[in-house]
Amino acid sequence: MPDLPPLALVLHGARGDLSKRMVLPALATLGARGLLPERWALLGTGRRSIPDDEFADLVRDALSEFGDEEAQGAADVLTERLAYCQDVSASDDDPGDLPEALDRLRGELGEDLLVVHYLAVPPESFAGITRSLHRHGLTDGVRIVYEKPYGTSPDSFRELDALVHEAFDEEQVFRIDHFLGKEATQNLHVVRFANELFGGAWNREHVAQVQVDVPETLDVADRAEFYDATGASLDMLVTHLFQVAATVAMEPPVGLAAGDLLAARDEALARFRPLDPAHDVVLGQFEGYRDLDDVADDSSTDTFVAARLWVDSDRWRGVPFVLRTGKRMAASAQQVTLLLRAPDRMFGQDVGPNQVSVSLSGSGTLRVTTTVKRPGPDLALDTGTLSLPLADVEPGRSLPPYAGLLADVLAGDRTLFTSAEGLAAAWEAFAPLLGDRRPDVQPYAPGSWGPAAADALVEPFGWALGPDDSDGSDPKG
Ligand SMILES: NC(=O)C1=CN([C@@H]2O[C@H](COP(=O)(O)OP(=O)(O)OC[C@H]3O[C@@H](n4cnc5c(N)ncnc54)[C@H](OP(=O)(O)O)[C@@H]3O)[C@@H](O)[C@H]2O)C=CC1
Ligand SMILES: O=C1O[C@H](COP(=O)(O)O)[C@@H](O)[C@H](O)[C@H]1O
Repeated sequence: MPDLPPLALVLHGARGDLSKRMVLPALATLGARGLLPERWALLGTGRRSIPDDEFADLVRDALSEFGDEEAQGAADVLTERLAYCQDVSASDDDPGDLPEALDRLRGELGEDLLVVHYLAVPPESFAGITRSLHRHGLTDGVRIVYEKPYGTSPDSFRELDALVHEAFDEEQVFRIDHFLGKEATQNLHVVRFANELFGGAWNREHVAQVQVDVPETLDVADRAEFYDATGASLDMLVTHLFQVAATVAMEPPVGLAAGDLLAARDEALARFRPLDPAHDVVLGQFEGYRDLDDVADDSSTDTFVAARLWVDSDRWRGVPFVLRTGKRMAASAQQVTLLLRAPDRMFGQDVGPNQVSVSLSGSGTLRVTTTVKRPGPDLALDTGTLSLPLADVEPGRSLPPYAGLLADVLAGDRTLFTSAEGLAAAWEAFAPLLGDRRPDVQPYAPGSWGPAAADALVEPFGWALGPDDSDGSDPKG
């Protein structure tokens, strides 16, 4: 990328799960594909200092455990120039060795050094690090990436955002939601706005129900402490599933400039009706969850959530958006399905599902399922599916979401990030699920599809995903 200035990527929480699984492999992928600036350095931070060579070993280990072949091949690109610094928020008066390290890099790499702070730390550390960067004069001209969840309630979201805006201009802030960076999520609007076959049907006249379904076979044992304090509805619903639902629900953007898509998505979020926990939400917890280390014996944390969401716009009035996700479920898949209106019966026979679906897993797949005539002499009805794996489109190789979003941070493109306005609207729609209106958590068997009560939310159609629809990959396994 010839136009990029030299870069210092400061990875706060560099020894954590997210850094090792996602951020370091994503950086390596960018390195392998020549998408990092020619001159750059990686600075890790944490509350306990470690020597630079131990950090280099950690980076190599993370790539061999979590990186693909391409990322593993780029280990030297990451370890060539790295250092480990103390957590900048460890003391009120002393920022530690980070400012010095940055000054040194300015001397070595160029005065036009772009500093990107990536906060791969628990949400409760966001405020402290933000405050410290501000207090120690480390905010000018930098970019800062916040992981999700950005706030854990409407109030904590507002407090965090006020603090962030004291320290940074909005243009410096990149709130990541990696589902927005998935190749197939981006195709939701490309396909829709480019092709009237889809675009023309994208409304309540033709769509009877929308499902955003992300079951996971994944366990939470290796991050139980974090998970028990968070739960499925904070970890996935108010974040990824809301953003994907807004991507489906949005109106055509006024233009195709960077900010236009973001504005259209935010407007859709603003149309989300606050959830009705009594009628529209089912929470679940898999049996055996409370036996995990670091999980309270009487934990009421939800490991499953299904919610029927209503979007109060002319386009979607009366069309339920049903969102579901959970851990230890029967299958792993990430699917958006538009269930199309169709007659119940034709020629005296039942009409099967007619739907457009997009699998968000991996490189993504677009599918159209339609009623067809079964080949043969009789006028018998059947169902057929056209399937387009997006990896079949040249050049076939996409960027994994974290790599794509990091490339956007370096380029200063905020299209696929969330905004304060959008998140405020998401929190407003989610708020009824907090506090005393929260429904009881129902047990479900590991390896099942969650509590049976969730099936009522998709009546009369049933779930589009079934036992045969697992994408076959445990996304993190
Ligand atoms: N893990 C995942 O799959 C995903 C995680 N996320 C988000 O990423 C963030 C991190 O999660 P995860 O990696 O799982 O959590 P971990 O607990 O595994 O890692 C967090 C790291 O942050 C370090 N840390 C804590 N406080 C500070 C601080 N003040 N300054 C610098 N480092 C600090 C800790 O290590 P040390 O002891 O070295 O300080 C630890 O290494 C969370 O916000 C989470 O919601 C988002 C999507 C997926
Ligand atoms: O952010 C999160 O996302 C993952 C699912 O992401 P993907 O990489 O498989 O698309 C989820 O497992 C995790 O709980 C959540 O924190």
